[in-house]
Amino acid sequence: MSIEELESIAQAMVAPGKGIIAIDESTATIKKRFDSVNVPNTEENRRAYREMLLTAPRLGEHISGAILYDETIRQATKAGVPFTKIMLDAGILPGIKVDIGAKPLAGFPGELVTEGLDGLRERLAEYAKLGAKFAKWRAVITIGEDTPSGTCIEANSHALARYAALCQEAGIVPMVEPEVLMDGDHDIDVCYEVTEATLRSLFGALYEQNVLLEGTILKASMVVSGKDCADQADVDSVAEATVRCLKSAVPATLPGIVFLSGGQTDEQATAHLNAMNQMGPHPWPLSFSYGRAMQTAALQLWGKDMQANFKAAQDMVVLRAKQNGLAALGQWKKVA
Ligand SMILES: O=P(O)(O)OC[C@H]1O[C@](O)(COP(=O)(O)O)[C@@H](O)[C@@H]1O
Repeated sequence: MSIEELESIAQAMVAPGKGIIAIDESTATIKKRFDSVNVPNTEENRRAYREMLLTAPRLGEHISGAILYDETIRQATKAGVPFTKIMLDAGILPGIKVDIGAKPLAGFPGELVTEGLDGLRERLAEYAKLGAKFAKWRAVITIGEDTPSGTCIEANSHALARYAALCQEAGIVPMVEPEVLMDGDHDIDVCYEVTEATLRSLFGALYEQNVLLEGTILKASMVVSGKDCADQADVDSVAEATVRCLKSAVPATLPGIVFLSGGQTDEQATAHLNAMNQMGPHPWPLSFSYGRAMQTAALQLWGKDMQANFKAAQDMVVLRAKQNGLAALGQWKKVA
């Protein structure tokens, strides 16, 4: 695949008014989501749930791509149509999560490093054959009394950069995700400092590993107050701090930035994205790659009655796509 092809995939991922739906929950994470609505975590339920999401009518109007899990990219609808075909027909690019999870970083209690580099070249070649156009790798940075350490940030950046280089070699656009967790009672200024240091380290590592920024997408966490902080920053403060942080650390050559929702409510995730885009124009399109903030409302409906609420759940995910698509243009309006 040529450099131009990588660039055009990256640009399509952040086309105006479009974003990504993250449905790449690992089996352990989807169990937590299913538990919340009392759905047994069986392979058939995972398949049926993701069929409901991916076949939602006109989902492609506001969704440019969907991130799948290894199990999901191999699955098909009940009628036997591969999910990747359903997606391509709907104009939705197939993406794949390729990390194998965040594991304890030896020697650094409470900190994590993401694994999955061993054998990644071979796995990427297989995913490319299965139709994946982009991939995702999530690093986790934890804010605590003495964390994050420089070692943790650097180890994660190095892994993200090596993953990104392997993706481009395989003709797959890397989505690099260094998530600074919202957990903790720290204030927004601490989140800003940690996020800025993390992003600067990441872009340094991408440069060292010869990663083509024009064919890379950043999946970022927003600069927010810790979940347990008494002083919760408002929507405009979050938007202003996030944009300032990104401008100080992310090269303008990057084709786009998408956000994770990280435990924000649906409305917060949409309002924050909208406020940032109202402050534009920015050097890059700012859009979404939400998991929970795209799915929670639909999952609740589907979990209550998979058959009777099938259509209502699909309408709900399409509505969330539309709202976030408007927020990606700075045109969302809060319903009073
Ligand atoms: O821990 P896992 O199973 O890899 O999942 C992490 C999840 O976090 C995300 O990166 C972001 O999801 P949220 O928007 O819900 O925070 C998803 O893409 C992914 O499903």
